[in-house]
Amino acid sequence: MNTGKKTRLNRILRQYGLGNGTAFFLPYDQGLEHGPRDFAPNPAASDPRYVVKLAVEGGFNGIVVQIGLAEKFYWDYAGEIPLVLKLNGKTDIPPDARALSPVNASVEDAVRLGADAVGYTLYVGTPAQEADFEQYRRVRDDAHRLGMPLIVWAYPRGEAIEAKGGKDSFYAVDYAARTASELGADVVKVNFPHPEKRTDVPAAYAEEFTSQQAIDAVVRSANRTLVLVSGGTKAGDEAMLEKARESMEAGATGLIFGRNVWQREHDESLRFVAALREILAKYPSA
Ligand SMILES: O=C[C@H](O)COP(=O)(O)O
Repeated sequence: MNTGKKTRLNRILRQYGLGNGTAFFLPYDQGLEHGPRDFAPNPAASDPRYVVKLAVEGGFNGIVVQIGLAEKFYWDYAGEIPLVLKLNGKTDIPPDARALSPVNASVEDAVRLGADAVGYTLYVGTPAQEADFEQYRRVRDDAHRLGMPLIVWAYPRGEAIEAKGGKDSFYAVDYAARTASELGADVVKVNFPHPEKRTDVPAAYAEEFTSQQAIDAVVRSANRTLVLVSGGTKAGDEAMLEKARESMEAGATGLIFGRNVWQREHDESLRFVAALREILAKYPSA
């Protein structure tokens, strides 16, 4: 890792959030990825100003947005919370079985906007994988040249994945974590693995594993690439807190929870964030 990357990552992990080496990011690109339907549970969250302010109030390590929102809404809070500029993205029309997420912004844009990291969605296992790897390589080279940490959203997708346990099976998540590591990600964002989803998976994943064993293995597969565990669709608090605990116990660097945070009314969001911060506080890293 070069000096620019190390400096920016240290800023994110040591000067924001709990400042103890853990990370808690607020992703806010669902308006592109899923559409405005995601704002129905809490219409206030359709306003980017509301969500950026929430990220600052919640003491997050960073907010993740696409370039349009970064240009128009990060300004008011510039320097108060790190910006992660998402460089690619797609709508869910049509659904993503053959997905390639096109790049719509550059690492130079991220530098210009004062970002501390960039994000790239890599769909592992789709028919478009080859083109995706090529597109990703250009982003990775730029990120390296400009000293910008690269966070890879390592998302298993497509029919071949669906035929083997699905996108959040232990097999698929573990493979995606390893792929991001092999392809030079500094940080990888993974779904929490579900070992019970094991239809037609390779023998190594066909036994009964606990969720703790599965996330332990995923973090090992990422090796020196830092791991962030994603939130996913809104679920009950206890289930989410348990997912957070198991992830941190496994050695993950942190969490990246979006809908589970901002699809609630303001004070409820902050209450939930406080409960997650209590967990992160127990896992300082050197
Ligand atoms: O890019 C998509 C978001 O990272 C998803 O976050 P979420 O599943 O916690 O809403």
